[in-house]
Formats: sequence, structure tokens, C-alpha cells
Amino acid sequence: MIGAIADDFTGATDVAVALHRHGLRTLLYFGTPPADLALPAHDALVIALKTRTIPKDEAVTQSLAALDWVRSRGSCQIYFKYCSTFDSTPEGNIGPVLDALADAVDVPMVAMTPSSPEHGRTQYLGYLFAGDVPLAESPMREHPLTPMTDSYLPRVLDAQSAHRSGVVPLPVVRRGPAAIADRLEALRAQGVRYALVDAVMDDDLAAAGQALHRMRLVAGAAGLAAGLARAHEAAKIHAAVEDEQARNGDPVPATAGHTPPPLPTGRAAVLAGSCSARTLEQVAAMIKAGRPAYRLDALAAQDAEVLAREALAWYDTQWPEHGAPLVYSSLPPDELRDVQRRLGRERSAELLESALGHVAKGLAERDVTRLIAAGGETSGAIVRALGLPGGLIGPEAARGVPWILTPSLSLLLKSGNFGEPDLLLVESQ
Ligand SMILES: Nc1ncnc2c1ncn2[C@@H]1O[C@H](COP(=O)(O)OP(=O)(O)O)[C@@H](O)[C@H]1O
Ligand SMILES: O=C(O)[C@@H](O)C(=O)COP(=O)(O)O
Repeated sequence: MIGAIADDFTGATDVAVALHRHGLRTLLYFGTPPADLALPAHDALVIALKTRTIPKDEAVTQSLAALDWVRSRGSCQIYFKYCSTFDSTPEGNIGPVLDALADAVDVPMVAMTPSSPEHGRTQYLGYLFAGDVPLAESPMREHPLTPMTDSYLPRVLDAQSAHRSGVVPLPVVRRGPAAIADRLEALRAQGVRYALVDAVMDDDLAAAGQALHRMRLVAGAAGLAAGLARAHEAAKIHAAVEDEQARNGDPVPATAGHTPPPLPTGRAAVLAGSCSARTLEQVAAMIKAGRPAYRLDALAAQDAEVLAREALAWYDTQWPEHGAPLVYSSLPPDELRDVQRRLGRERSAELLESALGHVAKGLAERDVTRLIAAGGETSGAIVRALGLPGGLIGPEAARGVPWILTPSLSLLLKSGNFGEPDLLLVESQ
């Protein structure tokens, strides 16, 4: 059974739907649940944390608590889910969290890759590409909290960790799971603890999944989690077929994940705090379509409650016939830099995350039952403000972006760079 620990909330929904899509009955929790929580039958657990940009000691403490919980619930393979663009600060938190998890699980080596070809993230000879360009030449170099300015992952990770990293190059990956396993063993013998596995196609991730599916700790983005899920399902089906054939000679059909609940209905609203290139396009598409839109201006009032109160007062004047509204703080890089220069990077981020959390609470207290959040940190702040425990994985609005059905609200937590330009518009119809 897989226990996944995700360093942000959109990442958690991304990895949860990847496991679910490959037939694993997957449960998603926002934060580490209470020790005595009763769980339905499942094959995978996913815990959403908000540890990507917090101080590294806190990130480690929270990740270890999540580890204890998933292990106490029977997870024998731990998956640390980080971003497909390796989002981290110079201090971490990918390295420090990996160091702590590897020590706690007591493994000499962790294999990983952020590669997610379906989102244009590929790793070649240890270099990460986003679309057609190296990571550091992509819009990720302008990220508000985790600007990525180096595309060579071993160097990025070595700077964050006490341990060494190395690469399993693509030609080895292409020779298949046995060759990958041999190279991992050779790296381990050289004292490498973190092995970054090249992958540029889903087949590479499937081969890696087969090579790694018995390792107790694996890390990466949703792509490798899907590779592992495929390997687990294949092993399960193989065992079930052998078992059934031993009994009556007939193979059994493949097992399936939980049946997805139907699409949610009700009034929708969009809250965007992501400043990623794709979110900016999606926000522009909503405004162009004439949707009511309200921008939170951190420079106008440096108080989250005041910002939220004014946004909600605006919401109360809107006609439902004009379509689902958008409240956003998203800004293009030059304007973002100006706000950060004036208010500070962390302070402005905290202020706007908190303001959007208050707005979400206000909307839920009114009549909104479908909430779309753009941005990982933003989604974390919103879900926490709403106090939601977790939810069922619903239909996928875009690859890696599933609706999550919670007891009170339906949520779409959209990673900053995911989805087509019209995603927010279409899903908030
Ligand atoms: N106008 C702004 N000024 C400063 N920071 C901002 C602004 N708008 C958003 N932010 C911050 O930028 C961060 C965006 O991160 P996140 O929500 O994770 O988006 P993404 O998924 O694109 O990475 C959040 O902390 C958010 O509060
Ligand atoms: O792996 C990914 O790209 C996503 O699952 C993810 O973690 C995105 O994070 P944000 O862009 O901060 O939403």
C-alpha cells in the first residue's frame, strides 16, 4: 500500500488522481488526520501538507508526523510528492524533508524524478525541462516564492541536503527495469543517496515504476507515482490471475479504483492567487469573457480581513446571471516584483493567501458550493481556512486537476501551470 506525503495541496490532488486513475482506491486528507480516524478500504493514502515554503525544521516535523500516520495505517511504500518543477527555496525543503524521511524509513537510497511528460516536464541527464526550455529559462524563474534559476537537479538537491545525489541517465532507463536497478545499486555503492532518474516519456516512468515498486521510499511528481501505481496494479492483477487460475482455471478481470462521484453542481466562484504563466492566461480568459472580476490589491490595504471584507462586499453586489465571479491577486512578473519590493516577498504572500482564505470562508457562508482555487500555496490557505478534512476524488477537469468532493463543498485545486487557458471559465459555468 502506498502512503503519499505531498508538499502542497494542488500537488496532493495531482498525485491522488494519478494513483486513482491507475486503479488504486485512494483516500485524500488535508493535513495529517487524527490517529484514531476510521478508514474505508483503500490501496493508497495521500496527505496534503503545506510545507513547500515554510521554514525547513517545520517542514521536517510535519512530514515526519504524516509519515508516522501513513505507516501506522499500513502504508509500506512512502511517496514524497514534490513539484514537477522541483519548486524549492535555497534552504529546501525537498532536501531536508528527504533527509529526514530517508533516516526515519531507514533506507540507504531514494530514487526519484520530477518528470511528468504529460505536463511537459522532462528530465534528461539530470537537467529538468519545462516545455521546450530548461527549467531556469522557463517562467518558473519568476515564481513569487520559489524562483527556479538552476535546471541541473543534482546541484539543486546537493545544495539542500547533507547527502550526495546522482543521475540514472536515459540510455540506462531505456534498457529497462533491470538496468535501472543495477545502476541504482552502483550509485549506492558510490555513496550516492538520491538517484534522479531520467524520463522523457510515460514509458520511461513505467520502467522506473517497475524498477522501484518494492522500494520503501520513492519521491517525485505525479508521473512517477503513476508509474508505481501501474507496477502495483500489474503485480496485483498477476497475483489475482494466478490465484483464480489455481482455483478454477479462469483469469479474473482487472480491479478498479473507487467509482468517481458525479460532477458537482451549485454556484461556483474562482479564487486565484497563483502568478504562474498559465494562471495569468486563465484569469485573462475569464476577464475577457466578461465574468465579474475583483482584484485584491495588497498595496491598498495591508490587512487580510479588510481586503476580504471589501471583496465580499463587492461579491454581494454581483448578479448570479453574470456568471461565476473571480477574485484574484495574480499579477504578471513586473507588477509582482513591485509589490514584493514594497511589502516583502513573504509578507505579501501571507497577506494575500490569508485574504483569499477569508474570502473563501465568506463565500461558503453565502451560497457558493463549488470553489475553484488557482495556486498550490493559495489552495492550502483556502482549504485550511475552510477547515475541510479531505475528500473524494471526482472527475478530472484537466490532467492532474480533479474535483474533490468534501462533505460541504466541491473543490477544484488547480496547480499554477496546469489546465488549458479556458479551464477556470469552463469549470465555473
Ligand atoms: N499580487 C501579489 N503580490 C505578492 N504575492 C502574491 C501576489 N499574488 C499572489 N501572491 C503570492 O504568490 C504565491 C503563489 O503561489 P501559489 O499559490 O503556490 O501559486 P502557484 O501554484 O502558481 O505556484 C502565493 O503565496 C500568493 O499569495
Ligand atoms: O507536480 C506538479 O507540477 C503539481 O502537482 C504541483 O505540485 C504544482 O504546484 P503549484 O504550481 O504550486 O500549484
